[in-house]
This record gives sequence, structure tokens and C-alpha cells, in this order.
Amino acid sequence: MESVLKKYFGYSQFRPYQKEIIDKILSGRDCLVVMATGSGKSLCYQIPPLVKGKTAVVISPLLSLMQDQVMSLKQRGVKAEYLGSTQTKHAAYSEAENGIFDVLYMTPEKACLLPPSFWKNLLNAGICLLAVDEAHCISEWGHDFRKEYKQLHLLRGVLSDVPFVGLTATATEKVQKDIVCSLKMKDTYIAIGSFDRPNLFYGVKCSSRSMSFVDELVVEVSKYISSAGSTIIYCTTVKDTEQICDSLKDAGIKAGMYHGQMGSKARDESHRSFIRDDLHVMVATIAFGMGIDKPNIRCVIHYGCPKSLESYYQESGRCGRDGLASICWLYYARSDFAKADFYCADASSENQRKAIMESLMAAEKYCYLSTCRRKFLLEYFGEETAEDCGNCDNCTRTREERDLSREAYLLLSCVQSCAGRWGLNMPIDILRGSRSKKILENNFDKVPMHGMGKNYSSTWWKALAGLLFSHGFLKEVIRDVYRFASVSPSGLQFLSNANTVHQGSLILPLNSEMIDEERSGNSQTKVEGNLQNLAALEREVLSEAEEKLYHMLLDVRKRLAQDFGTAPYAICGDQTIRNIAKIRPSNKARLANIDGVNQHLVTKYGDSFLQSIGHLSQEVNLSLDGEAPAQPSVTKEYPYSQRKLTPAKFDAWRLWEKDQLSFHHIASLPRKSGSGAVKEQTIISYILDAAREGHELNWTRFCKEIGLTLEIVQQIGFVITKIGSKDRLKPIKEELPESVSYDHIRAYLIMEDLNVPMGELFDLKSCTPDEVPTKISGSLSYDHEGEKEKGCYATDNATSFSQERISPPSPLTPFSLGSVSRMKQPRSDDSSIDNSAVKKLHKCSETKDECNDPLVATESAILEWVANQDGVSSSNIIEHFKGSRRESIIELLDHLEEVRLGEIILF
Ligand SMILES: Nc1ncnc2c1ncn2[C@@H]1O[C@H](COP(=O)(O)OP(=O)(O)OP(=O)(O)O)[C@@H](O)[C@H]1O
Repeated sequence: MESVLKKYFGYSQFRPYQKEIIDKILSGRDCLVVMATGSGKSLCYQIPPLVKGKTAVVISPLLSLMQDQVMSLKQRGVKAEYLGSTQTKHAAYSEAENGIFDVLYMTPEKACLLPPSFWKNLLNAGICLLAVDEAHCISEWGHDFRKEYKQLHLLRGVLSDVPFVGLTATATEKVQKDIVCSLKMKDTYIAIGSFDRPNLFYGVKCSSRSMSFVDELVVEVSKYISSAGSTIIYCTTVKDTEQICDSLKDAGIKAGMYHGQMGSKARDESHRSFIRDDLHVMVATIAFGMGIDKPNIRCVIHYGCPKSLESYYQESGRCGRDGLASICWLYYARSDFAKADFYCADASSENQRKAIMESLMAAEKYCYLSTCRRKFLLEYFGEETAEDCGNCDNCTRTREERDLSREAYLLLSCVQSCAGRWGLNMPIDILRGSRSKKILENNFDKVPMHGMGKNYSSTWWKALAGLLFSHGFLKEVIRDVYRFASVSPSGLQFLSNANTVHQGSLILPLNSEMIDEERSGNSQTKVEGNLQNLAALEREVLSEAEEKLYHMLLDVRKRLAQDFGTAPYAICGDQTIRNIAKIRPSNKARLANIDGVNQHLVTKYGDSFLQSIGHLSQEVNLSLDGEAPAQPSVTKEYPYSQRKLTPAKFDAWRLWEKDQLSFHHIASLPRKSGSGAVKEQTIISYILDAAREGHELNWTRFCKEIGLTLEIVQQIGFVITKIGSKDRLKPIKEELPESVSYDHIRAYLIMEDLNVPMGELFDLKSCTPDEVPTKISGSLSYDHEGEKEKGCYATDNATSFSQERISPPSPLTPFSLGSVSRMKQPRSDDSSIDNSAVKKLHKCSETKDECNDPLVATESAILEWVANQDGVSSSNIIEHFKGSRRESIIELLDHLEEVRLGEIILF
């Protein structure tokens, strides 16, 4: 299988999940593949036909997409074709049924219209799978329902023993079930990969729809165009599309357009020019959606908020499919969120209407976020992630936090006065002192808060409302196409505390709209400089001369593509050209060795490339046969082998490791982008990323600086054993004392992955008595033979600990902390020492009220305590678990309310 991968695709290793999926298909099993855009799903159905020598039939929604894929496959020496209305090759049909093609694409309509004789002939010739690409289109719950997809089950009768493979980048559980049912899949192997696209930067800005904003956009895009790569600007209307495209052209940028009102010929021409790099920017409506398979799109800008996060994820996902650093900006206007009627126009049922409204609300929430955007996106798609990404606008800008308790109180009270009968405009008008007819008719001018919020604009208040929604103080319900705001239980709790007790502070990070509004008095937004940073993103890997050579080789590829009537990316990807620029092979054997170079490229273009490499290298003064870039290693969390460190991460690592600056110092340095300081925590995660990517690290210094001690390491190891999994950080964190941070846990896991010898690191020989690991008493369940004497702890019960001194492990034993199997039992002569961190590991459920320390709340502790009480209020719970912050407890209660409804009865 690997040889097929190299021969046709030029890659030396499979990406995560690909091999398993291919194996399952080859064994004849139905598969459902839910993996991020650009993660390499296509390969899962493209390899089996090449291994088996039988045809793979692929159902795809768009002709343009099929044409692109066929073109790319042909460039790889794969026999591929499509059947559809634009197919001009008459023999294609008969060749297809005779099994001539390795991969045969068709639309769902075509698949259902083909006569049974076609399928029968193809079955006789040999068919190894039927793949349904963009399979979410099958489901009414999906964001792109297409009724023709519903008919595909008809093929099951004809192709009963052929494995069916559904592939999609976005499918909730409901949609997954729908796909399996609708395609009548049996014993389905379901592969769900991460949705994360670590190479994408996410940013959001509130924009005016003014001409001056368009001018700024043009200036920014033109700066970016000077470095290689393409841009898509998605607009919500044809008018915007035309206006922006004209402005770009006026500025001398090679821009084209794509929208539904263009004739199909003009659209095809535009599409073709874009994929052949004749256009640098495509300004399009979402009609230019699924069919975009160009791997080197460096930037996707949304000028207007999309109708759902699914759409946003998919459209922005067209960016950076080759794994190189790329940027996604979303510019929204408030009016975008008032388009519910428009989006609901096509809804045929109440359910669908509701789904559309909810999707739009989720997209709105994303826009108003002041916290990590990637985290929000991933959680929206059901993926838990503990840490902030450090690669979105909210993570990279300095946070402006403020006590917003007064403003929140005013807004929440006003919303409450409206009794869930209005949207947000009414309470905000009340705060701003409006005397409109509706206000007077409803006596809202008598509400005490009337006019108390005049200092802020209504945009500011709406932005605050967005913040309060995202922090769970406000909620919205939909009736018909109308949205009604009300105060959530957390919001009510906040109000009641403010009314009864002394009102506490409510420190929240301002979102960018509030900041803009305060700074400028209106929401006029400047397009910020992250686009231009992109040019720098890739420079770190290549020297200046290599960078020059890279650009020259891009031109060579483009010329070759023109000569052979194909797209440059179909010859090979940008990353492959970068590899070539770095290695500068002198002969075909060396060229063939480069990752991304397939056999077809060597045979067809090898001579031309080698000739150009020879003389261009000379031109830029570089010798041939340079050093190969290190083969990237594939790890669980970092699925894409081509992933590179962003400049910000590399810089952080260099300043810390090479220049020996502290995290604190690095965090306070002004940033190249001029966007101010970053958080220390972000710097730490950058450096950990660098370590994981293979950069050296002084771990002793690192652990010291983040306060990771032997004792914490032992606690983490213990908790991981107890939980039995280290896949998710949150459950691990929840079991540990509050003093153990996510940084500690991440560092631990990375050290373990990298086999850092932790025993040596913490220099166990020189442990002072105070640093000696502490025994946690309880039932000792790890009784590993021969290791009893060597002195660490283990227990299966985290709920009661005494503090006992135990001997350190033998310094000769490598102390690999992740593998708890190596943990040792305490010696019997251990005696107590005081240790506050371990003390905090007390779970309140066990020692409860006898415990002198303030109790720390966890979900299980709350549930258990509540179960033993005769009715409690949330204040009782807050009072009881004094060891935790009030906000944390409320958060836990909210979560419990959602997931354990019925188990916990409050208020
Ligand atoms: N094993 C691999 N090693 C290196 N690159 C790969 C590998 N597998 C796929 N790729 C490359 O990754 C890019 C994206 O792959 P692909 O088009 O299959 O993604 P996809 O998951 O189908 O995305 P979408 O959902 O957008 O259709 C392509 O340029 C492809 O050649």
C-alpha cells in the first residue's frame, strides 16, 4: 500500500486514519469517514482501486469538483474519468462500464439514472467500492441537504456486495446516523478524525459595508498577493462580489468573480483561471463552494457572516489544504444576523426552519466571542479541547479585561423586565432611554433602568449581549423566525447575588467590537495586519536564496502546467516545490526521493525540472543536493505531517531556548504585527509545540519555570492511571488540585511522548526531604513485582490521602512518569510530611465535612453531596464548596444542568 502511495501520490507516509480506513475498505467493509477538510479523505477511496485493480465509483455533488479531481488524478498517472452532462468524450461511458478506469466520478443524479445493465457490466469488470463524497448532503439535518442524495440507497440493491464509503467533513451524530441509515450501510466502520486545522489562523472583525472598508481590504489583499498563494473572498451578495472584484482589479490585482448570476461558461472560465494561478483572488458567492480543490489557497476572507458554522468551517476549510500556514478572516456586519427570514425561505418544515435559525445563532455567537475561536469551533463540532490555540485573533491580541458587573446587571435586568417577549433591541432601547411608541405602549419608560445606559452606543450594548450569551448569562429561544432573549439560570444567579449580597465583580474580556466601539465611537474597523504576516510565515524554513529559488520554481511549474494544459497544483503541491528548493536534486533518483514527488512527475516533467533546478540554483548561488528537510513525524495530536511551526511559535522557542529569555519576558515583548503582548501561557504552549515538532528544549529549565515538580508529575501520572486515558485533558485536570495547571499536564504528556527521561530531569538522587515524593495512602493497586522496595506511590482511590514521606525511587531506574506501570509502592517506614498540593487532591465526597480545608467542587463531588442533602440551593452549594471559586461552581452547575438533568435538582 505504501508503494502505491509513493508511486502515484509521491507521499512517503499515510496520514492518521487513512491506512486503517483503506484496510477496512479492502476487506469489504462499509465505512463512514468524518474527517476535517483537507485531511486527506479522498486518498481513502483513491488507493483501493490502485491496489485491487478494480474501479472505484465516486459520487460527488459538483461537476467542477469532479473535473478538478480527474485532472489531478490523471497527472498522477491514475486512470480517472467522470460521467456527466459536460462529458464530451463519447467513449467514456462504454470505457467506464468495461472497468477501464481506476476512479470513476459521477453525480448522484447520474448514478441513479444509469441503467442496470451499466452496473451489471461494471460489476463483471470489477468494482471495488462506491464512495459518496460530501455525504452530509444525504441528511435533512445536514447544512447542505440535497434530495438527489436520498435516492442513492437504490444502488445498494444493485451493488449489494460492494463496500459503500460515506465521506464528509462535517456531520453531527444525527447526520452520521442518517448517512448510515440512508445508504443502508451494514456493520459500518466509522472513522472520526479531529476537526482541527492547526495550520489555519482564525480571525473575526466587525465591518462596516462602506466603500472605505473595501479600499482597506484591497490594500491588505494586495500586500499579501506579493507573496505566493491565492485568496478567496466570499461575499453574501452578487452586488458585493462585483464591487469588491472591481476594486481589486482597479488596484491592478488579478481578480476574478464567481456567482450564480454568471453564465456557466463564464463561471467555468473563472474557475479554471483561478486553479491555474492566472487569477490571484477569486471573489465569489458561496456558489463557489464545495468544488474548490486547490491546495495552495493561503487566505479565505468572508465578507459577511455565513449562515452556519458548518458552512463557515467548510468554506474557510478551502484554505491551506496543503497543510501550510494560512489565514481565515470573517468580517461581519450586524445586519448579517437579521437574515433569518431569507435563509428560512426554503425551509420545508418547522424542524428545518428551527435548524436554520439555530445555525445562524451559533455563527453569530462565534462572531462575538472574546475567547479562543478554534476552541469554540472544535467544541461546536463536539470535540473537547482544554487549551487555547494561540493561533486566532483572540489568542494573539492582548486581552482587555474589565469589571462589567454594572453594565451586565443593567442589561440582564432589562432583559428580565421584557419577560422573554422581545429580542435584544427592546431592552437596549430601554437602557438608551428611547421613548419610541413601543416603549411607551409597554410602559417600559417606567422601568428603573430606562435611560441608565446612555453612555454606551446600542452597538456596544449588543456586543455586550453577545459576550453575555457566550458566557451563558443570556439565552435565546426561537419562535417561528423570531428570536427572544431571556436571562439564563447563571444570569439569574448573578442578578440575585447582586440584589442580596454585596455585588461581586464580573471580570470579562471585552470582544473586539466593544473595543472598537469604545476607541472610535463607531464600529468602523480597520483591516489589521495579519495578512501581511503570512508572507513571513513560510520564510523561516527556507533561506533567502532558497526562497528565491522556490518562487522561480513556482514559475517553472506554472509554465509546465500551461504547456500541458493542466493546473500547476496538479503537477505537485507548493510544499513539494519547497522541498525541491531546499534539496535541489541533481538527478532523477534524488528528485523521486522527495516527499510529494510521484512517479508520473519524474517521468513526465523530471527532465524539465532538473534542468531548471540546475541553472536556477546557480543563478541564486546555491549548490545542488542540499540537505533534506527532516522527515516530519506523525503524532496523535498533530495529524498533518507537513505541519510547520508558525513564526510566532518559532520565535517564542528561539527567544526562550537560544536567547534564554523567560516566558514572562517573551510575553511582554512587542509583537511584529504590532498587536501587543501575548499571554505567558500562550508562550508556554508555543514552546511545547516547538518541542513536539522536534526542537531541542532544556526540560530542566522549562519545568522549573512552569513550576512542574516531581510531586506534580507523580500526581498527574497517578490520575491518568486512575482515569485510564490521557486523550482528554479536562478530566485529568478535574481530578487534580487546582494548583496543577493545564501547562503542567501538557508538559507532562509531551515529555512522556518524547520519552524525556524524567527521572534524570528531576535529579532524584539529590531530592531534599521536602522534595521527596509523597505517598497517597489508599488501596494500593499497583503491585509490580520486584519494584516494591523502590518507593513511589500508587493508589486506585484519590479520595483520601494522608501525607507520608516515602523514599525516592532508585536513581538508576529511569523514572518514566507516564507509564504508571513503573510506579512503585511506598516503603513501610514512610512517615508524614505536610504537603498542601496533595492535600488538595482530597475529593470532598469522601471526607466531606470532617475536612478542615475548604472543599473543592467537582461535578462528581457536587452530585454526591446534593444526593445526600434534603434539597439545596445553588448558594448552599457555593457555600459548601468554599475551596472553589463561585464562577467555577456556577459553570459546573450549568454543565450539570445540561448533561445530568434530572439527577440534580436545585433552587
Ligand atoms: N498521506 C498524505 N501525505 C501528504 N499529503 C497528503 C496525504 N494524503 C492527502 N494529502 C494531501 O492533502 C490534501 C488534501 O487532501 P484531500 O483533498 O483528500 O482532502 P479531503 O479530506 O478530501 O478534503 P475535503 O473535505 O475538503 O474534500 C491534498 O493536497 C492531498 O494530496
